[in-house]
Amino acid sequence: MAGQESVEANNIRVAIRCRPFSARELTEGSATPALEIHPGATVLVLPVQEARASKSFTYDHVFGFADTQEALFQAAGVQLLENALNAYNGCIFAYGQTGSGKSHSMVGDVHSEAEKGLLPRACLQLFSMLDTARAADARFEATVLASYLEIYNEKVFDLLSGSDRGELQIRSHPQLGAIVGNLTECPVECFAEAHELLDFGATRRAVGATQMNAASSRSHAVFTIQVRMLIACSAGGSVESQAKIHFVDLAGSERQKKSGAVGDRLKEGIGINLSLTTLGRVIADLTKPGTRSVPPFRDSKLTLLLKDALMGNSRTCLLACISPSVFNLDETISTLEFASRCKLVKTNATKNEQSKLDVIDKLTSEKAVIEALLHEEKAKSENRLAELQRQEKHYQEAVRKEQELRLQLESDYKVQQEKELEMTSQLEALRGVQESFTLNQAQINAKREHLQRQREAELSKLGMNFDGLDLVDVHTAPKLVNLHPDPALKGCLVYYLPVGETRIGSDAGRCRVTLVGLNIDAEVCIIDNTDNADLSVKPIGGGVVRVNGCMVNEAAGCLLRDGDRLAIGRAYIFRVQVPNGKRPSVVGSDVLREDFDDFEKAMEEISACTEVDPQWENGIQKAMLLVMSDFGSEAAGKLLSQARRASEACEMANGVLRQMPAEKTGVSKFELSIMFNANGLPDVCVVARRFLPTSASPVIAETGASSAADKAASDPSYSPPVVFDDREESGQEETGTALSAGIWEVEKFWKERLPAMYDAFSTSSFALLEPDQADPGRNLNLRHWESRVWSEVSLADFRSLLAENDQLKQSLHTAQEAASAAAVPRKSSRGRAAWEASPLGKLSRAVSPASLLRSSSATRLTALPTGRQAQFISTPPRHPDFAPPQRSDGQQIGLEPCERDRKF
Ligand SMILES: Nc1ncnc2c1ncn2[C@@H]1O[C@H](COP(=O)(O)OP(=O)(O)OP(=O)(O)O)[C@@H](O)[C@H]1O
Repeated sequence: MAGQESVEANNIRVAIRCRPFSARELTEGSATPALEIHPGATVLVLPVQEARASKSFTYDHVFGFADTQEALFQAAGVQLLENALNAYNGCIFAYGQTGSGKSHSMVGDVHSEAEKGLLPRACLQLFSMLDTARAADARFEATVLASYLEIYNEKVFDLLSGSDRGELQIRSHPQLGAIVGNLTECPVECFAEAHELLDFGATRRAVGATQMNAASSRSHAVFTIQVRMLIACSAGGSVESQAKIHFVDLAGSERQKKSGAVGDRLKEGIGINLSLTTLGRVIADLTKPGTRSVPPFRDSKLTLLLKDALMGNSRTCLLACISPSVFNLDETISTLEFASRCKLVKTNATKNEQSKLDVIDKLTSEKAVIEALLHEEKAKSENRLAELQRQEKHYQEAVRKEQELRLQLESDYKVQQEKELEMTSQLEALRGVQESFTLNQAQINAKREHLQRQREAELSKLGMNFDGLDLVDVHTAPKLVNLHPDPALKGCLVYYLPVGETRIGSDAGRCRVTLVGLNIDAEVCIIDNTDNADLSVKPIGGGVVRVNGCMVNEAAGCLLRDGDRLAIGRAYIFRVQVPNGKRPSVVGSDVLREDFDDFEKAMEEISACTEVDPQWENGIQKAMLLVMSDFGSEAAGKLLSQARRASEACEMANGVLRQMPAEKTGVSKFELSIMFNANGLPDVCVVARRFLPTSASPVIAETGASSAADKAASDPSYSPPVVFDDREESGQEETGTALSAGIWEVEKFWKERLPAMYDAFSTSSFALLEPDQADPGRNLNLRHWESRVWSEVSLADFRSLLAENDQLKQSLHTAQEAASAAAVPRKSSRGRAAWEASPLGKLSRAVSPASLLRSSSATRLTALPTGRQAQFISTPPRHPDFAPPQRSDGQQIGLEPCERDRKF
């Protein structure tokens, strides 16, 4: 074992690891190397971008593409273990942007001999070192305890507790360092037990991240191993010592702008970055020469927890992970600079050789002091209270003065109470630590068994257990294994399927497998297992279930084969494993199975199989006919694919709505809708509907008929929002008037609205979903459409409005003839003026759907029996050289009368 190290060795040791190019970087052409690794542990940043000179950084170790996990462990891990056996605390933390290889280096693939990361290797080696020490001296005793926590949005959670995740508090102790109150410390005796804890913690992280719809492990994870030893001395007596090693996998350090986070993801980013920025500030303070002030450890949970590792009793190593790609160069340079600063930081490790009894004595006397203080404070509180009562009586006449005094005393009393609370919780934390030290071997064993039972119960609650399985059959039993966008969370959820029926849903009472998340109702589906060889799935109660992307029909069900992808609700995608399955997969696309280990590809498979919701099929077919005849089959195909995307988006958004209180979201449902612009071109949009109670359904009352009429009189292009009674035609269950609470272009809905809804769902912050009544159409990308007037109106109504207006019909024909005689020049503002003065220009304004409706009387509108909701948004033209789209026959498009004659 290594002896005392020199002071120099107490500088934070820094290792850099550069991961290989990813498959994506190689295929997308961003695989230009931005770095070179040189002997002498130097990284040279190449001048690959203009205005960037080459730059060289030197560290304790630098690992390149070819360096193995074992090489990393030998250089960075072994010394930590040797230090621990010499009673020195240690810490290794992995820093770097998302996807740079932190989790790969820290944990890696625990099941693979070659790809095991630092942490599993350290556990294996530690137990082997302890066995060697025991073999050399029969009197040598050692106990190993493990804990696993995560810091998410500045909150600390226990990853090993068998019960629900509550937030934990960190307290700072002058001798013992940071203490996390109520953190589960599991005694471990061999690598297999440590492995089980790692798996359990990863499962807790994966369940949490999936329920919160997080796309990556955006929390900081800290796995701590504590070794307590009793070493017999040759001169008689024995020495007791203890040491802790923290393995810290930090969340990605990338900057906000690049990650493009919005909404709650942004908040989450800030939470992560508060910890990381504070870490940066602490490191900067520690390396500033002559700084006297205390670095801001208390400003974040991470730095408070790692205080000892950064300046106190610990030998610390930083593993900075970087990407070789030019695309990530900015982040890479910022990681390299951070690592250089860390190299200058010094820690002061001291041997933790103290007998258990000493620690217990010390803690007991500390407790006594705090108890005495608590007593004193309590007495003070009582005195203050008595004083308060006495003063109250005494100063009854001088009310004002008495009030002032009372306020003062009350605030003192409050401060006393806070102190009392603080001390009580400190006492609690110390009691926990003391208890942990007083346990004998039998109690430790009992505690281990108790904690294991708790973990098993938790897994059982989620359905990840062997109940109903003959344990001999575990290897042959079919199972579901989760896919996840974050490789660290993929494969962490394993649900065994015993012979017979397995019910899946969110109701733990009724279902064997409990899933919580989007579109997961109380019961979603049943999987039937016959003899561990034939598997089938059947949705129940309208549950959303897809196999290889295809929606499964409730009546028919679907056979499941080994390798199939089973999507349940919108939250979970599993790979089906049937070790005894006989038949190859035939459902869905014929892409090789291996390709679909990737979550994103499975999502693409779902998108490819998504069909238009049958309730919209008819309308879309009509619109396609219209587009096909005017603009050709390519445009019609585009409309269909948009309809599919919109249909899928509506299904997802309605899934969120079903699981949120309706009165809070302000939206009753999302629907697919066909919209027409001023040129008569149909397009697909997503519309948020809000159903008002019948009593509150005054038509046009929203905008005020008289003011709208006044405005229309003074401005011919003004089109007031009009609301029709939607009940008769919609045939929907909802009653009352339907309002448009928002209209989105399909892509905008996917990119902005859905993510915002998911964030709102995961954090229950409903304000994000508040509809925008003032301007429901603000999400239509008018610049893209170059459109002056949008109308949302059913095709049939639109045609019947045109047909009913004979006078207009006549002028339309006349104007169209005039327009086809003269090419319509609308490329410049002058051209535009000429266009507007032309008969068709005038007519286009006259026959825009808004004008059509305005030309009818208000009473006519209110009485419209088939009037679907219509919403008009009038916007001034943005570009003077407004050019309408070209038809496939080369002619320019106006609103043509052919609509009225076309047969759909
Ligand atoms: N040295 C390496 N050799 C081979 N593959 C690697 C290496 N480092 C990383 N990878 C691969 O790169 C991908 C991203 O790595 P990893 O998940 O470890 O990144 P991360 O920094 O932990 O990201 P996050 O912050 O999102 O957790 C993984 O698929 C991983 O297997």
